[in-house]
Amino acid sequence: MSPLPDPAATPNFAVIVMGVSGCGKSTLGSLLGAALDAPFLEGDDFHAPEAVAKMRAGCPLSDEDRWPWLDRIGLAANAAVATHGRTVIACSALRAAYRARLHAAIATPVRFILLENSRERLLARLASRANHYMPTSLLDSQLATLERPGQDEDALILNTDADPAALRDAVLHWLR
Ligand SMILES: Nc1ncnc2c1ncn2[C@@H]1O[C@H](COP(=O)(O)OP(=O)(O)O)[C@@H](O)[C@H]1O
Ligand SMILES: O=C(O)[C@H](O)[C@@H](O)[C@H](O)[C@H](O)COP(=O)(O)O
Repeated sequence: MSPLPDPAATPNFAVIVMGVSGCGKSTLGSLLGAALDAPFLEGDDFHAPEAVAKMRAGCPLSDEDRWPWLDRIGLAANAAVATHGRTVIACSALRAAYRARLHAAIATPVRFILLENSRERLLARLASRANHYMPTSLLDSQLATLERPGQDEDALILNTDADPAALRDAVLHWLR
C-alpha cells in the first residue's frame, strides 16, 4: 500500500460506514480511523437512552427516533472535522433520506461506504457478538428498511466476507 497523502494537504472530508446491524461498520470504521489518523465516531453512542431501550426491547426505531440522532452525529462530525480535518463514522444510515440529512448536517464532503452480507452470515455474526443491546430479531426490519445507495449517491459497496484489513485497504484506495 502506498503512503497516505499528507493530511495537511488533503481537503477535509467525512467517511460514513453504513449498513444494517452486524454488517461490520464498527470493525471497519475503527480500522479506517486509525489508517486515516481521523477520530472514529461510533454512531451507537449517539442514540438517546430511550432509543437504546426500544431496540433492546426488540422494537425498531422510527424516523422520529432517528432524526435527532442523525443531527447529533452531524454535530459531532463537524467538531471532529474542525479539529482533525476528517472523521470516520459508523452509522446505519439505512434510508436515502437519512443520508441526505447527514449530508445536510455535515459541513464537508461525505463519502458513504455500504457494507453488505447475506442474512445468514449477519445473523451468525450478531449471535456471536457479546454485550450488545441490539437483538438479532431486529435484523429483518433493518434489512427491510435499508435503501441501497443508488448510482447518484456515489457510494462504495463492499461485501464483508473479506477480512477487515482487506476492506480497509479497498476503502483507502477508493478514497484516493
Ligand atoms: N470483515 C469481517 N470479517 C469477519 N468478521 C467480521 C468482519 N467485520 C465484522 N466482523 C464481526 O462481525 C460482528 C459484527 O461486527 P460489527 O463491526 O460490530 O458490526 P456493526 O457495527 O455493523 O453492527 C463482530 O463480532 C465483528 O467482529
Ligand atoms: O438506525 C437504526 O436502526 C440503528 O442505528 C441500528 O441500525 C443500529 O444497527 C443499532 O444502533 C445497533 O447497532 P449496530 O449497528 O452496532 O449493531
